[in-house]
Amino acid sequence: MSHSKYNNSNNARYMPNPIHASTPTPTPTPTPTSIFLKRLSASVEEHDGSRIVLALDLSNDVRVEKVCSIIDALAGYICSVKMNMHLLLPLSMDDVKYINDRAHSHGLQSIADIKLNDIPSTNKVAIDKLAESNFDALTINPIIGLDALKDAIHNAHSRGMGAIALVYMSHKGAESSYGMRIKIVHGEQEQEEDEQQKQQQQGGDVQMQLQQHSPSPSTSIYRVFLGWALAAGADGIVVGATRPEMIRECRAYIEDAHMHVAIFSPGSGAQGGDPSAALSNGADYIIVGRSILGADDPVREASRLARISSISRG
Ligand SMILES: O=c1ccn([C@@H]2O[C@H](COP(=O)(O)O)[C@@H](O)[C@H]2O)c(=O)[nH]1
Repeated sequence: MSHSKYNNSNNARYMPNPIHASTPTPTPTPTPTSIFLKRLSASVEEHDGSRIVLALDLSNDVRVEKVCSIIDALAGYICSVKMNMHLLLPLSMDDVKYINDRAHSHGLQSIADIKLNDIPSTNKVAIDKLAESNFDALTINPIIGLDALKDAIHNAHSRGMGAIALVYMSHKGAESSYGMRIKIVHGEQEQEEDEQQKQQQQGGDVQMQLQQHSPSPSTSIYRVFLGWALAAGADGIVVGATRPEMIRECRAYIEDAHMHVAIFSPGSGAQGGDPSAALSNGADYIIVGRSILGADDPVREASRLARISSISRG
């Protein structure tokens, strides 16, 4: 398949990497666009092409009326709102549902950015509660493992919600975990390596044995998360706008897999990322909080970003 502007074949940093062979491979047939992504696209259409997801990150004075007045004022320039602990901790479920209903009244989607990260039975309860609060999608941390990720995404879909998996977070220092290099070991090789370790501890001559083995494939954790997100049927992934080269790599991989998975990029403005660069490297949606909410004129700033997002994606 030829891959539009995101193809990374000229980019020395991008190469088919071993982890993709060792994680479940996504099916090569194009997947249909998910129900959540269809709703989100409809919202983009309805809001003049804006691909801005507004992070409702209020710190002080967290009142439902205040949140709703922000939504009312900015609804024309965004396609979705997003709530995280800023609102979910201080407010009640009824309050949150009321806010979601207000967002829906403007044709907006609403994402619960909870970065779900627990055992499957607890995850299911959380997803049920979010669905009862009328959220359209939630974020999930793939560190829970492929099976738990599949389970959570299945539960979200069965409640009509989309699921967005973290692949590479935006904040400074995220590279210490998401960029961590890891070595993949499987089955027999794993046992052999355990054995080598034991012998090493017992003072055995392991050097000889190590030389007999070809090196294990190594990769970075974010690539594992990307492979898992696609294999588990995620509707979207989060890749920080602070890391345009990662966005480009993820976009190329998604296109290679013939899948419809949206890239959500937080981290522009206050965290230093450039929304235009994120979009031109393959992001579909830009998540913005402080640079709109903290602006002297939030409507003007939202309108400016909305224009950038509609032009950059075309
Ligand atoms: O990697 C991530 C994942 C989530 N976020 C969230 O997005 C917004 C960004 O807010 P700004 O004020 O525009 O920096 C916020 O709600 C984060 O919790 C993220 O920044 N990075």
